[in-house]
Amino acid sequence: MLTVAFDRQIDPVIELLELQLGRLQCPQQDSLVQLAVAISEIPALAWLQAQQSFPKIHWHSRDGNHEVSAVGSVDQWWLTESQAKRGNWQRLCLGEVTAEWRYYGGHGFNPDDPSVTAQGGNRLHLPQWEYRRIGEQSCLIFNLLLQPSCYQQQLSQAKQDLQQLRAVAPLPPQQLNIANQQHTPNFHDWQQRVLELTSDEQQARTSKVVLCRETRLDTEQLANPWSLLDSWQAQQHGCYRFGIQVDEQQAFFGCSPERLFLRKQDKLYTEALAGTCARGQDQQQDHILAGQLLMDRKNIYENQLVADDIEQQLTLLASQIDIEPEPHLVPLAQVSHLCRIISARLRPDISEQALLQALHPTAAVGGLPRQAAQAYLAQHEAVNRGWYAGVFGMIGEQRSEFCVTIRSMVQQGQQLQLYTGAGIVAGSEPTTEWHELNSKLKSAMSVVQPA
Ligand SMILES: C=C(O[C@@H]1C=C(C(=O)O)C=C[C@H]1O)C(=O)O
Ligand SMILES: [Mg+2]
Repeated sequence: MLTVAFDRQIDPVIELLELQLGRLQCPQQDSLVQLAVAISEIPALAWLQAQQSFPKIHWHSRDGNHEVSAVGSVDQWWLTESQAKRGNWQRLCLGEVTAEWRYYGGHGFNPDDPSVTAQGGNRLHLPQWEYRRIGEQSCLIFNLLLQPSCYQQQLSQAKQDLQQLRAVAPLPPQQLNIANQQHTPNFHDWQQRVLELTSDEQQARTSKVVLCRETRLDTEQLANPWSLLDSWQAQQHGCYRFGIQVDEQQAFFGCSPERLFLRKQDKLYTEALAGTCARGQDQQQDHILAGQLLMDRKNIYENQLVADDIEQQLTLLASQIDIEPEPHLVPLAQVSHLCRIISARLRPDISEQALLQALHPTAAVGGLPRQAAQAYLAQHEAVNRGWYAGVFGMIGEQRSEFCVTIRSMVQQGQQLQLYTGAGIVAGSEPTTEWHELNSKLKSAMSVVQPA
């Protein structure tokens, strides 16, 4: 099979796709037609930025093996809808490459938050264009949903759409001036909430509630989300990278360390990621802080509650659950976390929707007991979380994976909203938890305002 060089030269790729389309004959039934060309690896974010239509979606798995930039949406899968109808179309693969179908996207903390629906979320998109890299193999895919009754019209539209492909262009450099910065809640209100949550009375109702803070930045320039994400990923190793842009003004993106789940057939991989300390200024201090975190009762308890919650949620769905007995350390650029790997063997016929419903929101971003913690947040939290602490990822034929959308920001024109949260449990102190928010915020701030 031929791999086509693809960078600034795209005519050969368009010609190949046109040839493939030329082979199409009117199908007898609704069909998903896939044109695909094996191409050389390209800078996925720079390619995405250069394309003309929306939504634009980016997804990069934590292990670095799956990278995707996707443009347009030929089908949308609302996450409340049943999975059964997917794949009911006839599949026609006209290229030499056959790639599994995949839908990309996610939902907000509240899976039917209308503000997230307006920002392209609460559903997954089957993209029109997809650049997909798995390991060292890259391909460009063009998806087309065809109904026999509108065949001619759809075919000529597809021919036009093929001309929309753009070559890779350099990402615009970012230099943002921040005119204004504001935290909600402020420290005073945060302190009140933490004291209330750690009181005996409230502890009897909720042993853990994850509170969040929104940091609003007004910028003097319009930020480019893909340029920001590109510099963000360069310093966050071992993180997911995700983003969705619905027009020139609105985007949501981030670099998250946290997996909601990876599913391969009946194997499920998830984790309890909770408990945090800042990275040290030098190696020695870093070593001391890490050692303290691994022994710290409050942080171990914070992590334990998440592991217990996930185990309980999985009991009905899994025939076997394995949980790492002791948390291990996950060092990131600005903070370290405690993590326990959880794996499970799923019972037959468990859908991705069932997994999303069971696992989200884990006690790493919601609280425990889940309902009581969510009710507390709905009543008392000062900001609408929107996309923050929701899920983002993909569902494919063979594999599906979602991260938890922490370490993320929303762009609304010249305003950026950065979100950070911290788990409040017995033993939490307002000042320490506020400092934890500040440490977590450094991840996003380092790209908005590089040192
Ligand atoms: C809620 C966030 O992070 C979560 C809370 C943590 C904690 O409180 O220790 C650690 C990791 C995440 O599970 C966030 O980064 O916004
Ligand atoms: Mg914490």
